[in-house]
Amino acid sequence: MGAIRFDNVGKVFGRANSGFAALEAVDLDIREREFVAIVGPSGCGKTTCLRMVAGFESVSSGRVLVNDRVVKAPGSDRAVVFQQFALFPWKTVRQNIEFGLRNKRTPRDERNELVDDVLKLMTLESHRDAYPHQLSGGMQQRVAIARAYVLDPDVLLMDEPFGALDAQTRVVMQEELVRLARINPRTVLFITHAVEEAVYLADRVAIMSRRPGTIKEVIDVKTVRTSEDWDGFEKIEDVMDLESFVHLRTRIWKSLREEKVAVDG
Ligand SMILES: Nc1ncnc2c1ncn2[C@@H]1O[C@H](COP(=O)(O)OP(=O)(O)OP(=O)(O)O)[C@@H](O)[C@H]1O
Repeated sequence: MGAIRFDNVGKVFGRANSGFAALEAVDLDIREREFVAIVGPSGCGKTTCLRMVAGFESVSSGRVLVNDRVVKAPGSDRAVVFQQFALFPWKTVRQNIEFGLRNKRTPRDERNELVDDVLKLMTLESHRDAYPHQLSGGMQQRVAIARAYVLDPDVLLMDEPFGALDAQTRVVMQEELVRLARINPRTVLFITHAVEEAVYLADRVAIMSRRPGTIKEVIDVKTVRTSEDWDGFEKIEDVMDLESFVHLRTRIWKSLREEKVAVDG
């Protein structure tokens, strides 16, 4: 479960005929349990795409489907992790993680078991009773990811989830996400500005063009990763100098650079 499809999607903000075209003819198919990262110049519409899948934003034309159903509103089959951690400050780590399960009316025993499992998976057990303000940024984002994971959504939507973290914490979280993706693969739509992060995490990287945004190119990372044998739990520093990694990174860079040149030049 969890396939996402953008079918000729357009978005105009403001009035239909005098508004501002943010997206045009966006086509993208994300398979079940596939991890797709979207990169693109600032303002090209990455977040808008993600918000459409989440059901927070309507489409102006075309369709967005999840599991072959047109998205009309938010739903428990999709969970979102934002750059800002958005935890409840008055709730402990455990209560924050438990919140969505309570909303879903999951019975207490099952809820406890699920929360215990995810606390362990995300190595948060020793912080279970802490409040968000007592945690570092990285730890808070780990709680936000745990909170999404515990709901076992078909689709995980991540909008620059590591954008607010310092460089070292960011690397730890990237490795953590690779570990989760290998142990318990989900369908993930991940937005980032960081090309290296996209190549390290994603099965495919979709490159968007500048405004009005469209999918310009999709790069298959997984085939390269599997054939070059870096599809396990490798640390980012162990892969980022490999020729195959550098090649993919450079290819994406060049494609993004063309977009920038198109804007500036
Ligand atoms: N609610 C809105 N009303 C009007 N314009 C909007 C609205 N939301 C987004 N936009 C505009 O649509 C364009 C795409 O925005 P979006 O946030 O999706 O881009 P992005 O690629 O995620 O940008 P960034 O990389 O800078 O976060 C931008 O020009 C933005 O200003």
